[in-house]
Amino acid sequence: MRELQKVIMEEMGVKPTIDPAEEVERRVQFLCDYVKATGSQGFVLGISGGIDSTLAGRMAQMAVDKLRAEGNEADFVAVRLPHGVQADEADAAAAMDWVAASTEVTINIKAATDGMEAAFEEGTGMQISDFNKGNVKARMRMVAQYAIAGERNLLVIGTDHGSESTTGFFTKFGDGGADILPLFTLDKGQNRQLLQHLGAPERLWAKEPTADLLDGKPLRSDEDELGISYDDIDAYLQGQEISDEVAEKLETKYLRSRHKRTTPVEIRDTWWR
Ligand SMILES: Nc1ncnc2c1ncn2[C@@H]1O[C@H](COP(=O)(O)OP(=O)(O)OC[C@H]2O[C@@H]([n+]3cccc(C(=O)O)c3)[C@H](O)[C@@H]2O)[C@@H](O)[C@H]1O
Ligand SMILES: Nc1ncnc2c1ncn2[C@@H]1O[C@H](COP(=O)(O)OP(=O)(O)OP(=O)(O)O)[C@@H](O)[C@H]1O
Ligand SMILES: [Mg+2]
Repeated sequence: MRELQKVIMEEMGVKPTIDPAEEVERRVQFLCDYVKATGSQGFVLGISGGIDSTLAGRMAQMAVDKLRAEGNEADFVAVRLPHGVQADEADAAAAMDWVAASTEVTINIKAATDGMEAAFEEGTGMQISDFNKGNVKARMRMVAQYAIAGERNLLVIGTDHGSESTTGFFTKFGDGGADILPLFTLDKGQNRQLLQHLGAPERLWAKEPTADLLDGKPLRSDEDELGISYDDIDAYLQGQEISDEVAEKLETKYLRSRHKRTTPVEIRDTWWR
């Protein structure tokens, strides 16, 4: 096995095979235990219609149901965060239905994002690129979720997991900004597997992953942007051999995104040297 593969596998903790029922139970329990330990009152999470937020959202509601059954006060706020009207609006609606959150909210991030774009252009005299604006959208979603968390004493759920963390395929302090990560140590295929196990409709578990951040390319697939398939990433994280060319591409992305998987670098840190 490649030397770096061993390091990455250890960091991501993805198992080659999982027992879906056990994984769901363990993660729901983790959510319950952390709420109790912190004295918070539940969770908030953006529901996009994609695989990760559908799974994390369903598990959050399962945790809240369990907490309530044990006599605790708890709530899960599932929040739609469209930028205008989503191209996959129907998937987001289907995900909200299936997640069946105790509280549902919609905050449209278009006005805030456009406001930041206009202020940026006025202040700097520069145009913001579509790519950079995409990261602003992801950060606006983070701002909206923390505003809800702050008002209601909730924790912000993040959906980061092995297959996205490895390549740094998330916006730093955007979707990467969260309090608790119930999907960590799973890979993309396993997220799909857990959704199927929980009985999600096929349109939700079979959906093509998309960050959907670009005005110019709505629903651009993650695999198109990454240039690596999730099957290859998952195989690598499970200790299988993939082509050297793909492994090198993945490892380059891993090394370049180290700063996203740690707290901000300070004077005593040596990992970057
Ligand atoms: N070495 C270093 N040490 C410390 N900080 C460093 C750094 N290099 C860059 N930085 C900082 O990091 C910033 C770049 O990071 P970041 O702002 O995240 O931007 P970046 O990594 O360039 O872009 C985010 C990527 O994640 C993808 N994404 C985002 C959101 C959701 C999803 C999804 O799957 O749904 C995917 C998105 O499509 C894009 O490919 C720089 O502007 C700089 O401030
Ligand atoms: N349009 C959106 N509405 C609400 N939340 C969103 C939206 N887009 C992204 N998010 C939030 O950002 C997180 C990261 O997006 P990401 O695309 O990685 O996950 P996903 O959409 O849930 O699943 P997939 O990777 O399969 O598309 C989501 O899990 C969700 O919490
Ligand atoms: Mg998505």
